[in-house]
Amino acid sequence: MARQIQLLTCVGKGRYGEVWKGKWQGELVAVKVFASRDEQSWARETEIYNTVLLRHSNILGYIASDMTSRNSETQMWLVSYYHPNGSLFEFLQRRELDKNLMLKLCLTAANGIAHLHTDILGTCGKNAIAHRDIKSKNILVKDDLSCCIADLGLAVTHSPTEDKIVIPKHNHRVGTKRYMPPEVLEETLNTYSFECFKQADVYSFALVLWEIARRCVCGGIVEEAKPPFYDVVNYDPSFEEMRKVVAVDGYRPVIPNRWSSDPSLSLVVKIMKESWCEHPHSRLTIHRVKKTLMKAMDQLAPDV
Ligand SMILES: Cc1cccc(C2=C(c3ccc4ncccc4n3)CNN2)n1
Repeated sequence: MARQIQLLTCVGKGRYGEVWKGKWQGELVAVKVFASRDEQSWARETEIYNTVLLRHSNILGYIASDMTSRNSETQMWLVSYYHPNGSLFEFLQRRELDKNLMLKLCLTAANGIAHLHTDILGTCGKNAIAHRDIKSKNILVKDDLSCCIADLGLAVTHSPTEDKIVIPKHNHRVGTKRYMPPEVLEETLNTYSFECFKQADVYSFALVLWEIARRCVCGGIVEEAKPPFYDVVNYDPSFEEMRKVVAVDGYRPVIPNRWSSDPSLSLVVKIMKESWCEHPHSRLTIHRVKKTLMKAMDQLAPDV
């Protein structure tokens, strides 16, 4: 498999390794090349993608996994569809949004997370999956400007029948500090309750909603693309810095006044506030987030 792929250009670097634009049998593909120290993430993501029924329009389309030894080095690859728009993070840097596109990005990303969170019973069902690293860099924008969720290397699965939670072992990778909820920063998250992992995903997703809303032009005003907490922590914040801001001070991203005077944006604001609240059990479920976004889309007067 790997031998048939021609790597063209590197399109992204993460802690896990690199993402390359590649060509396979005349098709453009994305290839994630893992550093050998990250075999756990490679194995975990392979295991998750091999879960039946994980194929969904708002989950990154997986093609194959490959492990080859190349000049005595073990090379681990994951191959997926290639999305020229790149990540939501990059997309928001270069694009302003109208309300329709703003809601579409929010809703399709929520739909992908809802699919992960849902357990489908039955022989070829799927266990519920919590992502644990939701952020705008791990969401891709497809050609039709809908979102799909990527980076499942940290995911936690829950089997409802055995009520067993599978947490990747020795996986030193933890989520991205900037998007960590207070309970993770305080280390009070109850790892025996799968619900807690889903609630943590909803907190992180609320920050992504804030990033998207900033780029929505309304009343001729738009904010520039910024990561959450850009105003209070520096580029690569430490765990301690984030704990002080998020858990101790209870600080949350600023909501510009203009958002509250627009029907669509004020609905998204309501979702954010009820999703990034300090107490995990008070947060909305991703299913409720989805329903509210669908309502906002219906209420949006069709562009005449
Ligand atoms: C499972 C897998 C395979 C290949 C890439 C990825 C991945 C990403 C990815 C996927 C497709 C892309 N297409 C274009 C540009 C960047 C991309 N990044 C981002 N995080 N993980 N995941």
